Amino acid sequence: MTRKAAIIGGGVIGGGWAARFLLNGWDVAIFDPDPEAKRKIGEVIDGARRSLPALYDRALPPEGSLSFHDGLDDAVAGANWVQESVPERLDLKHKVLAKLDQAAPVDAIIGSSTSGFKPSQLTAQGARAIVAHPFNPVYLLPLVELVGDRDQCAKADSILRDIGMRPLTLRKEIDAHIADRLLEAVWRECLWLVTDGIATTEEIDDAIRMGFGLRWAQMGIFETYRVAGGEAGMKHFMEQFGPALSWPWTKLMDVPEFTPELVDLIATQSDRQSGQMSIRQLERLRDDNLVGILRALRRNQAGAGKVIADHEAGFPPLPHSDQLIETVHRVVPSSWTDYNGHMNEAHYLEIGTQATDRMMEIVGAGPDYIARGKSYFTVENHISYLAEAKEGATLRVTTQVLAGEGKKMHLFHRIQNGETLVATMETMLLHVDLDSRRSCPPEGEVAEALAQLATRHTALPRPDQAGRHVGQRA
Ligand SMILES: NC(=O)C1=CN([C@@H]2O[C@H](COP(=O)(O)OP(=O)(O)OC[C@H]3O[C@@H](n4cnc5c(N)ncnc54)[C@H](O)[C@@H]3O)[C@@H](O)[C@H]2O)C=CC1
Ligand SMILES: C[N+](C)(C)CC(=O)CC(=O)[O-]
Repeated sequence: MTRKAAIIGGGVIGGGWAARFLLNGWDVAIFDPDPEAKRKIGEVIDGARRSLPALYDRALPPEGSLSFHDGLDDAVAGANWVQESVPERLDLKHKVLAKLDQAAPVDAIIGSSTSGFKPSQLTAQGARAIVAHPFNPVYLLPLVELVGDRDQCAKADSILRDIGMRPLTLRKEIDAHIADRLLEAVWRECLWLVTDGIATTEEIDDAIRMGFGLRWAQMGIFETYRVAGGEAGMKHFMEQFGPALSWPWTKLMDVPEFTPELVDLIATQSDRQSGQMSIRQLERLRDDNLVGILRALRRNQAGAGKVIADHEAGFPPLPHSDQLIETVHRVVPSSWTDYNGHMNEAHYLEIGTQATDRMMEIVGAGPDYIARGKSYFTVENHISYLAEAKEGATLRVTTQVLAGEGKKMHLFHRIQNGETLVATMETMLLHVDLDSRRSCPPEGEVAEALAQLATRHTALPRPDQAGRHVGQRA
């Protein structure tokens, strides 16, 4: 089914929304009067293309189509989702939302990216809209705060989960929703620390990134403080640090005056800190680091990492084709490439291992079977590197069972980029009892499923590379 998102205002946030929808298979139509919009959005989408697929072990759906429009009416025609991301001015939001209300299909969700306005303010002149407040970069960070009409928010929740996001619906509307209230409090305190000459912008950033910032990504604040209470837990933590809340640790109630001197001071310090890098270079660095953090969180099914794992679990099953089984379909992330500008040899093993894991699931030796105490161990791998694979290439692995009798599972993985065979990996596995750590025959159902596949696959031509040793010519 084709789904279309209309993005009204394609700056930092609108560009991020466009990338999030597009890379999840939606058609995206953009209206932004800025003559530079196409170039700027193109750069944001390029950044998303090199980072978002790296979060997944499976390929995202094929990209939708991207179009730019001279008028708002044209952009929203036939849209299922309309996202307003114009500058944060209430008069402008009212003007744009009134037009959207008229032009958008009646069943389209109209979301506003507003960081601070409440839905009652946005809809005060009669236009329909909910708040759908995302976080920068929208294509990588899952959180979206939803505020407004319950039914619309529920519908929005389901759509946003489908594009890999984590909607958080607010119980009540409030200025600046939840997250920006927290950010504002920290931001205000940071400005005081600079104004009062206590710390520079860089020292404050170090105070965050070398310490509590690392904890917040995985545990938030309450869980972090629970752990900080030691064995006595949260209650002890509250008793110990509660009194400090009324000591003069913060100046949160006051805002430092934004004098030209303060603005200059902060801008100069910030230039000294990061001015040697362009914004695009900083974005690239930020995205690479976010991918690394999110991948680590995903391994432990923690926080935003679980959102990604859950999203991927909903992808449609891989098709069986060529009589062989498609075991992997994924994009080469930039983090897999090396100093030679192509996929590093170690990741051929990684992709082959993913194919083996998938084959174990297919024969019934997946996570449940392993939890019962049986599994397969790899005893030998042979990889033949046949062609280069570059960042962004979509690789497809098909697996042939060469033998599957007794304790042995003998597999042959073909790793292809389109029609090009980029590598093969031959793998021998032995079935083991995880208690005794000794090999043993698989349980009946696994043995049978494997034997059936082996019978089907040994009727197919045996791969040329099977049984190769190092140094043998192709
Ligand atoms: N920048 C951030 O970190 C975040 C911003 N937001 C919210 O997103 C919204 C947009 O902010 P940014 O993307 O940062 O601003 P921006 O200044 O980067 O982009 C705004 C875009 O809107 C376009 N525009 C202006 N008038 C328009 C109109 N009448 N119709 C269509 N397009 C129009 C401009 O040409 C510009 O490209 C604001 O409501 C902001 O509060 C939300 C989350 C984070
Ligand atoms: C600064 N800001 C208020 C626009 C920030 C946000 O709204 C969310 C974010 O991405 O930090």
